[in-house]
This record gives sequence, C-alpha cells and structure tokens, in this order.
Amino acid sequence: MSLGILIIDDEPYLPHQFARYLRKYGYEVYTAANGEAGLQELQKNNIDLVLLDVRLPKLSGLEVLTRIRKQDQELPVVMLTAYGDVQTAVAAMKLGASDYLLKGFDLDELLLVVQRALETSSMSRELRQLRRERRDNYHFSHIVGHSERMREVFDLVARVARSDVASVLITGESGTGKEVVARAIHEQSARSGGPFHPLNCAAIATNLLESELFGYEQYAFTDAKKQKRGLLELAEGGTLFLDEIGEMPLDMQAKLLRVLETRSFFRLGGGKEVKINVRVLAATNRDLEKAMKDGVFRSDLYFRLAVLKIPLPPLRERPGDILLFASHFIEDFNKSLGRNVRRIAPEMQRLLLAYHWPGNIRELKNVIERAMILSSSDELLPSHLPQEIVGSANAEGAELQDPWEQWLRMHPQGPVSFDDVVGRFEQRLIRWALEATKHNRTRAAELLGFTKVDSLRYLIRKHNIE
Ligand SMILES: Nc1ncnc2c1ncn2[C@@H]1O[C@H](COP(=O)(O)OP(=O)(O)OP(=O)(O)O)[C@@H](O)[C@H]1O
Repeated sequence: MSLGILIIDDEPYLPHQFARYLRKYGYEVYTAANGEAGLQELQKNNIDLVLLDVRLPKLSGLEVLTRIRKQDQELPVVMLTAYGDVQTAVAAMKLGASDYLLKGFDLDELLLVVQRALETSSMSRELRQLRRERRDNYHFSHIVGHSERMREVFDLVARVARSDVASVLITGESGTGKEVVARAIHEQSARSGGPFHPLNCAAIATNLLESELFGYEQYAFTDAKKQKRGLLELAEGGTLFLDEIGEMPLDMQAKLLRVLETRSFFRLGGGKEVKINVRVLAATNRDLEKAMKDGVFRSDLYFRLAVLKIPLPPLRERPGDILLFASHFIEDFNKSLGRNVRRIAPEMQRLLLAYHWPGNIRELKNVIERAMILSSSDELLPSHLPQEIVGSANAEGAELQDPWEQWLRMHPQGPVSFDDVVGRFEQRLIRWALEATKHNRTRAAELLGFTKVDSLRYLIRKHNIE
C-alpha cells in the first residue's frame, strides 16, 4: 500500500506541482485549499504525512496543526513557510510539527524532507496502521488479527455462523482465543438473540459436571431441595460452549453423545424427556486423535463434534498479529487503567516479535498489562518486559550481538572493503533471523523490519543462503 500525503495550501498552482512530483515517487497525494477541507480529507483518507502551509485563509496553519495534534500525536506534519514567517515556523515546531520548508525550495529538497519525516515516523506509522486495521476488524465480535491465518479463521467463523451446522470443534493451544471465537460464532449467528453459556469441563468434578449440564429434579439426590435446570436447558435457542472437552470423563462423553444425537435429554432423577434446540460448540487444546487412540476419548463423539473444525494457530506462527494484538490491548488498558500509552519502543517491538509465546494471546495480554503498570510515560520499553522475554531474546540473539567484534578480532587491521563488511553483516543477520524464526520467512522479514518478504528473499538469493 502506498503512503498517503496531504497538502494543505491555498496557492493555486504549487500544490498541484508538488502533488505531481510526489506521485512520481509512488505516494498517494491529496490536496486541500483550506484548513477545514484539509481536516476533512484527513478523516476520509489514510494519510501518513501532512504538508501544511502556515498562512491559510480562515483557520490558520497553527490552528490546523493544533487540531491535528489533538487527534494524532504522531502524524508527521511539515510546515511550508514563506521567508518572513520563520517565527511562526518555530512556533509550529513547538506545537509538534516535524520539520519546515522555506518556500522557494526545490522539488528535490521537498522529496528529501518528506522522506526523512516519513522514515522517522515509520515505527509509529506501523502502529497507526495496526490501529486502523484494528478499527476495521472490530466489528468482528472483538476478534483481532490480520495475518493470513487469522483471515482464514474469520472466513470460517462467518461461514459456520451462517450455516448453523450442528457442532463445531475449535482446536488450539491454551490462550489462542478459542472462547473468543466461540462467542464470535454465536454473536454472528441467527442465535445471537439467545443465550451463550460457556462450561469448562476440566474445572469441575464429574458429578457436578453432570448436574451442571442436565440439571436435576427435586429430591433427585439428598441435596436437591428443588428442581434445577441445567445449562443444556438454559442455553435453549442459543449456544452451549464446552471448553476443554478433551477432559470430559468417558461416561459423560457417552451421555453428551446421546444429547447430540437425539436433541433431547432427561434431568437427573427425572422421567420426562426434555427437547432442546441448542447449538453445541466444543473446544480443546488436547490432541483428540491421540486421545482416541489412547482410549480416553470416544471416536463417535469426536466425529459428531468435529462436523466442522476450526484450528487456531499459535501466536508464534502468526507473528504478523503480535503488534496488532499489543496495540489492541494497549487501547483497552488505556481505558481501564486510565492511561495514555501511545508507543511501544522499537527495541521492545523486536523483543515481542522474537519471543515464542507459549501462553499465546493470553500471555501477550498479561505482558502488556504488566508493562503498562510498570511504565510511567506514554511509551513501553524493554525494561518493562518480564525476564523470560528479554532473556530468551538474549539467548537467541547472542550471535547477533557480536558479529562486528568477532569480525574485528579476525581482522585486527580493520575493515578493508565496505561491501565486504556490509555483505558479511547482511549474511549474519539473515541467518540469525531465519534461525530465530525457525526458518519462517515472513516472520524473519518482520523481525528485520522489512515491510516485504521479497526484500528478504532477494538477500537470501544474493548471499546464496540455504
Ligand atoms: N482474537 C482475539 N482478539 C482479542 N482478544 C483475544 C483474541 N483471542 C484471544 N484474546 C484474548 O486472549 C485471552 C485468551 O483467550 P481465550 O480464553 O478465548 O483463549 P482459549 O484458547 O479459550 O484459552 P484456554 O484454552 O486456556 O481456555 C482472553 O483474554 C481473550 O480476551
């Protein structure tokens, strides 16, 4: 996607000349002849940099800048000033402008300033982009994610929700968002007006699990002082979510299978069959195929539940989502903790990307919350991360820290050829990134800060790296 530049200037010709020139370099350029129109363009389009004339009719350049800063602290704004206006340009810098250009500048100078301002803001731009995407995805019942794998999940969720297929099995490691997906299916289905009841099969004892699901009649057992309805009934017209289904004892599995087949059941101690209209979604982080082989999970129940399977990838296999989730959680915690964190320091971003996230999204959420509690400014830093994340990166990156020193030790007379030294560095960096990501090129490219995997592919070819 090309970067967007907005020129706010009331001169009749110049802005169009700038626009033509910048378009040649691949930028998407918008123009506006006054402040109000400019602010509207800013709302409508994806703008990464503003060129703002100091002297504008009605709203002055400084007023426009102040309004932009109220909405966006990081968007680079370069002021365009006439010779006599340098004082105003200085005032603008104090208000948060990134740079200024004295009118009469040539087009090369313009390009240089634009490139420099965009480069400095590239990290914060990434976050801005992620925020945008987060906004776009938000309607998706609070599911976040923009990696290819997550898009597949979104697709499946939408299809499953529409179809009302009997049952769905959601699989994935702990903390990958199985319950979030189950809720999304419910919310997008025709059942959304009905109840959603989650039940964690691993968290309660077998006898309680049974009464929790089926309910009981009065006097069904000593403590049953009055009739109680179970979740199967309470979820009528809606969805029952059975989490950790792999932990369900075998005899309960048989009873559940019967419910799924007959769409009816008996309350404990009851003789009257209760008909139900409930969709059952189940989730597990256990390998059910293996559990079947080991004889601890019934295969008939498995095939009944897994009419449709939604596998959730672990976070380490979709690094493209890591910063997106981080920025999502930062916004949530900004609200709940009353904070105003705006940035993740680049070094911390790298550490987050390099970590293997055994606890997946839940772990990331906890890490962000902890960092926000520890930080006292509007930026999160590596020092706010727990030791296991910093430590694991040190272990993985040990090689990365010293290639220069190693090289110097081998060549005490110092660098001979610039290309040679840079080439060696490139090779080391690429090998390190590939190893750190278990040869996942997309992730390795992200780790090295490339926006396109192609850049990495090119270097791999160039250096003949296996
Ligand atoms: N796609 C997502 N968007 C936003 N938040 C998410 C997403 N996926 C997971 N989370 C958050 O991560 C945490 C863990 O999610 P969830 O409980 O759904 O995982 P799980 O796979 O069901 O975990 P477990 O197997 O331990 O029950 C929750 O706090 C949830 O809000």
